[in-house]
Amino acid sequence: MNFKSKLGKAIGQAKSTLCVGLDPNLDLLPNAITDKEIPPAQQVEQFLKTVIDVTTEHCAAYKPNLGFFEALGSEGWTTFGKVLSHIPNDKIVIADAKRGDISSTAEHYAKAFWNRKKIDALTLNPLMGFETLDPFLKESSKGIYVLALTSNPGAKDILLRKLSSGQTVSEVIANQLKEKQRKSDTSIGMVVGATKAEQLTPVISSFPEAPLLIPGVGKQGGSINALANTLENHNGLPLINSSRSIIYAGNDTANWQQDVAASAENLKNKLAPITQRYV
Ligand SMILES: O=C(O)c1cc(=O)[nH]c(=O)n1[C@@H]1O[C@H](COP(=O)(O)O)[C@@H](O)[C@H]1O
Repeated sequence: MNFKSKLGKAIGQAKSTLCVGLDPNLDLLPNAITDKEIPPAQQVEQFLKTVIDVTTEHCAAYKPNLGFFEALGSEGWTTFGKVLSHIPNDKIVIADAKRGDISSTAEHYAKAFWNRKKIDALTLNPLMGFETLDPFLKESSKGIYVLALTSNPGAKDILLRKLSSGQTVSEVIANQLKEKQRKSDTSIGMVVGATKAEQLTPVISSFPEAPLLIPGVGKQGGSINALANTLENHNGLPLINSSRSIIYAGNDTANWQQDVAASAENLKNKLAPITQRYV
């Protein structure tokens, strides 16, 4: 099945555009997990497997961020693999690694991620130029999400800069990705921040059929109403990610699992005005 079909199916089955971000920070794990005398990597594994179990009915996708796994040292990739295998097969799995390098290196990144069957998509950084994406564009069952207008304050340093053409760098990226998609069977999508809803229109309208990965709601304060307005005329399927506001919703309580589930359900419901346009 190609990536876009699987994405549409995942959103349709869960009736949700929610993507749960798996960002395991050892300092924020629930007390009920850290109280156990087991090594950190095992704490992360237990924590995330439970998070997956209690959120799965509310989301279409999971986005493990590699930084948090790599910080666990040599155990990190093993834990990443164990967490991946716990994710139900009908969910979209986006490895958030933000890779981007010269082609001979990128080929190895592509191998590292695409060899893992469970990974459907990968985040990529286009700063080194658009040919660096090519090694990732050889598999129709996979998708890439390329940083186009990020959620952080520093998006203004480069991405929101206006060029002499009058376009921002973000718009140039969107236009180039649209061109690339015409020649590729691998799905090309964009990462756009919910915190930038007001500035998103020219970016997403440059590539209206792009699947979107949208972080920035929850702890970063992006407005769902503003996002819903901005997405009104967008054709590509969106996934709206939240990490901390869901997975750490219950870290001080004995029944932390219920708080995590409730937080995911609550965000799924808040996203309903967006989701209902696509299901
Ligand atoms: O590529 C990303 O997912 C990403 C892009 C971006 O512009 N902003 C952004 O926050 N992210 C990631 O999305 C997640 C957001 O986490 P929360 O702020 O806890 O919801 C983190 O894993 C970030 O690395």
